[in-house]
Amino acid sequence: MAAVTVLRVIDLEHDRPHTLSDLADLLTPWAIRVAVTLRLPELIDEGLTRVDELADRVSADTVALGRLLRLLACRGVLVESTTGEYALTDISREMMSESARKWLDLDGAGNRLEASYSGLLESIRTGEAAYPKTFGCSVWRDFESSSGLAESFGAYLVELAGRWGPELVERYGWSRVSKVVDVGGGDGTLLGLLLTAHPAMRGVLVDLPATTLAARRRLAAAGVLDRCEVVAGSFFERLPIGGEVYVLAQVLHDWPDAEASAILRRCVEAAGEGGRVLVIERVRCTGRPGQPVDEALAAMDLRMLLLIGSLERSAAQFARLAEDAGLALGSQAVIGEFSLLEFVVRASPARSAKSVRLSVSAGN
Ligand SMILES: C[S@@+](CC[C@H](N)C(=O)[O-])C[C@H]1O[C@@H](n2cnc3c(N)ncnc32)[C@H](O)[C@@H]1O
Repeated sequence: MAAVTVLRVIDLEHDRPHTLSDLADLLTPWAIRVAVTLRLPELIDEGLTRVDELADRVSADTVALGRLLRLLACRGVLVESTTGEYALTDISREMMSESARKWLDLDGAGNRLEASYSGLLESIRTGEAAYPKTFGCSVWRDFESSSGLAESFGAYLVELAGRWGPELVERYGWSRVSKVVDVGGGDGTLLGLLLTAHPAMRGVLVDLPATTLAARRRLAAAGVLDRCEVVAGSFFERLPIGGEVYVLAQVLHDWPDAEASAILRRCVEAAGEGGRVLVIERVRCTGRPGQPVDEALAAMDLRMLLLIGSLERSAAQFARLAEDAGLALGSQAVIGEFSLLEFVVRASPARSAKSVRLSVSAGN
């Protein structure tokens, strides 16, 4: 085997404190089980060190398998070289042992694993989401049909928005904005913050019906509901017009490129020329071999594949999607672990509307 330059070596004992979220995270155990099931450590040990060779041998989707290997490298189960080759660590050597195989092989007896992750092997082979196959419907349809699920997801979003919302309200030039449309605005946390900080501003929130009920409650509690329109509908349909700014916060990462493009085109169509679209997302680095990789984002990227068939994107990937939809990059800022990408509509609304008809109509 050719000598490789080690990109990441993680000393679990000294470099990585064991936090509760490290220990409670279910993704890595599933990834380890898939690797064991596909006998990846044995294949790497045999000299198949490149993603494409491995994908070929195990009949997997190369890109999806690469995402799996990257996460395993981030977790210290493998090491990835600057040339994109993989090598074993003590942990992956241990995964070749009889007892580990017995315990971790997905086909083996005795494995009882968290239900929504049980389709990861298929996700890795096909590059498609597992959740709808496990539960018979998309994540969003599932959330819509269960108030308990919607509520707990809402609570998670509130906590998350607390990490980027206040800074976004403070740092963006909102004083120029009289009407903002929060597309897929969730339970209204951001809109509540914005309208509270800007008493003359009006807002529109578009989301699925069950979520808009929670949004109404939150906006009423914030005392801003009288300046809001809460629209129960889909962002794959025509959006309300008249906003100077259309916000897409943590929405595009929920969708593969075709659907993400369709959502952007709906924003372009509604905003009209000169209108602005703000994309707030965690933005990953390029993902090329040798580039630094954010461990949490690598985990989220794989989780998005598993649950929705979507992905975390780099700034360049967002810019490409936006450009195709008729947007030009205006400005960029970092807000904690999130990025704010401001795009300006450059295409004519008529062209955008035509594009929408030609692409996806409903993604749920
Ligand atoms: C990850 S959450 C982001 C919520 C909010 N923007 C935030 O950052 O807290 C994605 C949102 O998209 C909404 N959503 C999913 N499919 C939708 C659709 N077809 N039309 C409108 N909203 C949708 C979900 O209900 C959810 O509130």
